[in-house]
Formats: sequence, C-alpha cells, structure tokens
Amino acid sequence: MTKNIFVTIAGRANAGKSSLLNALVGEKIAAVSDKPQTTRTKITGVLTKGETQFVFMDTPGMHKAKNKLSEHMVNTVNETITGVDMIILMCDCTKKISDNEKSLIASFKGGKSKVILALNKIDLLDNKEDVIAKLAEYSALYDFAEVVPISVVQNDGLDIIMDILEKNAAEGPHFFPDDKFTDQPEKVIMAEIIREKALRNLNDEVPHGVAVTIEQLGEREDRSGEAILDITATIFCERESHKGIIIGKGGSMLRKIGQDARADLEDFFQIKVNLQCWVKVKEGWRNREGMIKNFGLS
Ligand SMILES: Nc1nc2c(ncn2[C@@H]2O[C@H](COP(=O)(O)OP(=O)(O)OP(=O)(O)O)[C@@H](O)[C@H]2O)c(=O)[nH]1
Repeated sequence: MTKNIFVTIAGRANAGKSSLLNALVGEKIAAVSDKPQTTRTKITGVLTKGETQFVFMDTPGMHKAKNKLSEHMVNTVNETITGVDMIILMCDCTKKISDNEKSLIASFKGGKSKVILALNKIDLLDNKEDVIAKLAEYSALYDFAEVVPISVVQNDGLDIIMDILEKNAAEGPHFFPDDKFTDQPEKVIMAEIIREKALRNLNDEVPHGVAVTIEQLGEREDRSGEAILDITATIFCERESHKGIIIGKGGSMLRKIGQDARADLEDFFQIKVNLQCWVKVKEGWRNREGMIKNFGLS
C-alpha cells in the first residue's frame, strides 16, 4: 500500500519556511537568507520515506502587495493554501503576531485542510515559559490540529512534525518517482542557488530587485574525461548603480557570488561546475508583467 500527503508551509516572511522545507526534505531546494521575502515562487519538495510520499509546497511570506511582483506572491500563497491535506503555519516565537498573520489564520477558517502550528526559533528564547504564552496567544485565534514548538536550526521538534504528517497521510499513489525531491526544473534550482548567494553577499543597498536567469546550460568532458556542467547565468538588477555594487571593485563581489554559488551547485548536482555570471540592468522589472513572466515568477 502506498500513501501520500500534500503539505503547504505558510507563514510570515522570515519565519523559517524555506529552512524547514530544506530540513525536512534533506536537500537544498528553497533559497534561504536572513532578508525577508527570499522565496518568490511556489517551490515543491518531494520526500518519499517507506510507503509514504510527502509533497511540500513552500510559499512566499505573507506581506502587503506593494508592486506587481508582490501581488503575484500573495496570490501564490492564497492558491497554495487551498486544496492541500495539511498546512504548517510557521511562526517566529520572537515576534509579535502580525496583522498579516492574523489574516492568513482567518483564511484557514472554513477550509478543509488541518493546520499545524509550528512555533519556530525557540532556540532564541531565554525563558522557555514564553513558548507556552505564545502558543496560548495563537491558539486563541484558531483551533489548530496540533501545536509544536520547534527550532529548525537545532533540528528540534522536526521529528514530531514528520510523525504528525505521517499519521495524516492517506492511501494513494506516489505522484513523483521515489528518488525525486523536487518538481522544479533544474534551471530554476540553479537560478535560486545563485540568487541566494547574491542576496547573502550583497548588503541592503541592493534589496530585492535581483533576479537570475540561466542562459546556457551544457555538459561536456574535460581533458581527463571528467564531466563538467557549463552554466551561464545573468543576474538582473533594477539600477545602473546596483550593477556596480553587484560587480564590486575589480569584479570582486561577482567573483565571490560566483564562487559561493559554484560550490553549492556542485554539491547539489554532484558534478563539476563551470559558472559564468553576467550582470544586466532591467529598470523597474518588478513592475513589468512581461518580465515577471520571463523570470518564471508569475
Ligand atoms: N535562530 C533561528 N533562526 C532560524 C530558524 N529557522 C530559520 N532561521 C533563520 O531565519 C531566517 C529566515 O529563514 P527562511 O527559511 O529564509 O525564512 P522564510 O520564512 O522562508 O522567508 P521568506 O522566504 O522571506 O518567506 C534565516 O536567516 C534562517 O537561518 C531557527 O529555528 N532558529
């Protein structure tokens, strides 16, 4: 008998949703950074353990739509929380409950999906009793199927989440091959890895107006017969001044981004990588529908 369960990970920006997805699936799929709104697209992770296949959807953090890209992100959240078996609401126990979180929780009412409250970042609390107070605050807003205090970075409580999901899996087919952990095309994963490195290395001067596309991809053998993946990527930014920052003095920043990305790409795809990154300016791309589609973000 095979079983499956579809799970959406929802919650405010920076709560740790992508980190949770990566930790549960055990592979680096979603971009993780300490800047909010890292996740732009609905990223699916698939994990098959024994007879059960877990299909995870990661959602962009809830926030007020400020431009067209944000509208797409908010729509993705709303689409993703309907029609799944379970929702994991990721909360940050160090933060006050926000209005966005309240409206997200309100949208669960009347839905068919069971909701687990995952109170994340408990490693940051000095007083563990604060956890109980926070759980009570959230529980007053919604009748959660389960509440679990967790710390993704310390791998604390994640086994409890997996047990709950396992118990809620229903008899049904595996929709993905058992050795597959994401339905994202390779190029999207590559672009995500590079974008993550750009966000990590750049300071707040170049905020979220960074997108990455993979222009060319090819595999070849080097002289010793070892396989090499050639990747050519373009990092798009919104302003000429940002381009200078991304390239850095004598190309130092771009080199650093490229080096970091290459290490992760080699690790992920288990192949030697030759990465070339270019930087281009596309003014105001975040407000232009066509470009958003181009970057695969709608
Ligand atoms: N201390 C601590 N930090 C955490 C924990 N989980 C995640 N973080 C950090 O929180 C930050 C945000 O994590 P992400 O996984 O990118 O958060 P997200 O909810 O996917 O963010 P968006 O993509 O912006 O919606 C990162 O710096 C993580 O390392 C945790 O359990 N404890």
